[in-house]
Amino acid sequence: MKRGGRIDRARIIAEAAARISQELDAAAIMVSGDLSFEGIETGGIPVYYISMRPKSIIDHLVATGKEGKSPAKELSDQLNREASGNVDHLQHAAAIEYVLEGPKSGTIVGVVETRGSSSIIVHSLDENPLIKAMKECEERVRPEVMNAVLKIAFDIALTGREGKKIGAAFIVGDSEEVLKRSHQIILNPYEGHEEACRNVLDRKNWESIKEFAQLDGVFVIDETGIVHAAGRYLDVDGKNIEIEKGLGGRHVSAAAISRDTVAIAVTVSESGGVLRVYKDAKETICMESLQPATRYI
Ligand SMILES: Nc1ncnc2c1ncn2[C@@H]1O[C@H](COP(=O)(O)OP(=O)(O)OP(=O)(O)O)[C@@H](O)[C@H]1O
Repeated sequence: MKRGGRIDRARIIAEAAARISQELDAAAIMVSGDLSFEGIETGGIPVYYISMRPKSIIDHLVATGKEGKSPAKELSDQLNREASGNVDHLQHAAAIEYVLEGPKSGTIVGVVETRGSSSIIVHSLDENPLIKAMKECEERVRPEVMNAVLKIAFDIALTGREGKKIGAAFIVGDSEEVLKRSHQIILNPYEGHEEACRNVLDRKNWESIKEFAQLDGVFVIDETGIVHAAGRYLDVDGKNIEIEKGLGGRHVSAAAISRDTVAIAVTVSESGGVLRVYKDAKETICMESLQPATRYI
C-alpha cells in the first residue's frame, strides 16, 4: 500500500497483526509503541496499548559487541538480544494484564516497536513463565487472594505513597507458622478489628493496607485473605539464602520465611519498585512495575 508515494509500513504491520490474530483466534492484540489500529478490522479482538519497552533495555541492545567479532555475528547477536528483549517485555505486560482483569488464557499477538524495527510476536499465555509461577502460588493460596495481593503490590510499586516510593512485603498463607516466627515492631494496627475490615478481598480495605505499607515490617495474611498483622518483624535466619545481589533485609527475610513455612512472600522494593515473589526460598517472579495497558477496542 502506498500513501503519498511512501509505503505505509505501520499500516501493513497493523493489518498483518490483525490478520494473524483473527486466524489464530487470539485473546488480544498487545501493542508497545506508536502503531494505530484505527479503521483496522480485528474481528472483535481487543487491542491493548502496553507501556513502551524501558529505554534502558533498548540502550543495552545497541551497545556494540566485543572487538574481533565479525559484523555478521555482531548483527545476529544484536537481533537475538532484541528479539528476546521484545518477548520478555510482552511476557511482562501480558502477566500484568492477567492480574488486572486482562486475558486469562489463549494466544496474544504482540506488536513491539523499538527504534527502527517492528516485531510481531505470537505468545501463548499458557506458556507464560510469570503466569505459570502465579498459578503455582494459587495451589497454596486462594487465587482471588493471590490476585488481590498482587494488585495491591503493583499499585504500591507503581505509585508509592504521596509521591514517595515505598517498599513493602506481604507474607501470604501458613499464617500460624509465620506468626510464630515473627514479632511486632510496632503496635499491630489490625489487632482487635472485625474480619470484614481486614479482608484483602474487599477493595474498601486496600487504602488502609497501602497506608500501613509505609510502616516498617511485613504484613501477615492468611490463605483466605484476612490480614492478621502489619508492622511485623520476621525472626528468620537469612544465612544460605541466595537472592539477587544488592537486596537487603526485606528480601532476605521474605525468601527465608518462604523456606521455613509454606507461605508465599510478595515484596516490593523501595529502590526500584520491582515486584518479586518468593516460594520455597526461591524467587519465582520478578517484575518491573510497568504502567497498566489501556484498552483501545
Ligand atoms: N527481618 C525483617 N522482617 C521484617 N521486615 C524487615 C526485616 N528486615 C528488614 N525489614 C524491613 O525492610 C526495610 C528495608 O530494609 P533493607 O533496605 O535492608 O531491605 P531491602 O531488601 O534492600 O529492601 P528495599 O529494596 O525495599 O530497600 C526495613 O526498613 C524494614 O522495614
